[in-house]
Amino acid sequence: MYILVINAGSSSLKYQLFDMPLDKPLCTGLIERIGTNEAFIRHKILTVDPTQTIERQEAIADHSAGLQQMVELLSDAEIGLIHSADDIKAVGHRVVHGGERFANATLITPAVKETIKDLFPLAPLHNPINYQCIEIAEKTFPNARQIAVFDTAFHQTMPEYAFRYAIPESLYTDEGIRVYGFHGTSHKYVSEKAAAWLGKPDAKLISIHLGNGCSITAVQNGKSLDTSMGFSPLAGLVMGTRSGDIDPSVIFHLIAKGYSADAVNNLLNKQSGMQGLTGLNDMRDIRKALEAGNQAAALALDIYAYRIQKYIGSYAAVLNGLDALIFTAGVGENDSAMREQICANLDFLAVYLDSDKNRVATGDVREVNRSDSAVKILVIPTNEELEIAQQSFDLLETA
Ligand SMILES: Nc1ncnc2c1ncn2[C@@H]1O[C@H](COP(=O)(O)OP(=O)(O)O)[C@@H](O)[C@H]1O
Ligand SMILES: CC(=O)OP(=O)(O)O
Ligand SMILES: [Mg+2]
Repeated sequence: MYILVINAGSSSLKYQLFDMPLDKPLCTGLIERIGTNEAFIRHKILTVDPTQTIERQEAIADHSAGLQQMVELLSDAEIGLIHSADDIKAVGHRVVHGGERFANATLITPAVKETIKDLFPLAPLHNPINYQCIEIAEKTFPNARQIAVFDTAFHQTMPEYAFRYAIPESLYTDEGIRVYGFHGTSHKYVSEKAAAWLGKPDAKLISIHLGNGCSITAVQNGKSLDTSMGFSPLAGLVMGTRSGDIDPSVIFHLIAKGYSADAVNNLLNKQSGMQGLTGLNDMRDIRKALEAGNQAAALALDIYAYRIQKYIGSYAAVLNGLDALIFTAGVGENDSAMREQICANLDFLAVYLDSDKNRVATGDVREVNRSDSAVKILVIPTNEELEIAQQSFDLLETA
């Protein structure tokens, strides 16, 4: 059975076509830097030997234009993998915010779509795009089942003392104001890989997802205990364009200065984080700026790493111990210098990184700690698409 998975992040669109239940990827696609003139599409067909890759750089205005390119490549007369839209039996969608309603993969109905829409204000960089992808997929693959897998689902196991804010209870009961947490599909996938690698199902893990959005999660016994993003994906770590943690009074101060609520929202979601500190949001560009001697880039990287270290210390306390740190997603998997900087100041936990191992990229699970490190340091490529395909297939089998 062919299942297509669409993973729209804030700066990228990833997709994979799987033959299930074989877990066999037939093609993978990545579109990056959407909305810029340097947008880039890489479509890899895995069914031919050697793997055939189509790469091109062209302006891709938005996620909808990106999906259009995907559909053309998938159904191309020469290199396409499907003959008709009906070859695809299900489309699995990453949906970032599912509120408190969804702890599992869910068949998309008009009511589910309404809930996704109601949550637009809480995930403004994501849910509108996820919704748009669902509508395009419904039109393009009208006979396929559409399934949502929510970033929030994995974090539904958090204890109440971790997910509640210290504000009047009615704001939770009436308004749903609480910590939801995001990137759950990725944290689940890599923490399961880590537990298997360690041969320890009850491992105490800190999963560090560093993409354009960044979050960190404390995991024990395969369950999320706490996570850095909150009511929305704005809280926690410093991100590509998001501030992460900030004193809420800054918002009141700016509003008193004449900013509108919308302007502050836009400022904190789209013009802050690395973008606000350096004028650049892509870590590869920030690294280039650093090499060119840019002081703002150096300071921004220090702030980024320092925030992560603070959370590691805090989650080591939450877990009351630590078996492994996991680095994943675009920055976590590829930026060895950032891993080195983060691990440099964690001697008190006996976390010792091996600089040589850290520089070797394999594209697979790897251990980059020294042999005398009490804590394993694992680099684990995330695969949100495979996790979504598996959960979608399981749902269809049981539905
Ligand atoms: N080789 C690399 N070195 C440093 N950063 C990288 C590298 N490759 C990708 N990245 C960074 O990863 C980030 C995107 O990560 P990704 O997980 O794809 O994001 P998202 O899913 O949030 O769109 C970008 O900031 C990009 O610069
Ligand atoms: C939730 C979130 O921030 O996702 P992404 O990192 O893909 O933008
Ligand atoms: Mg992502």
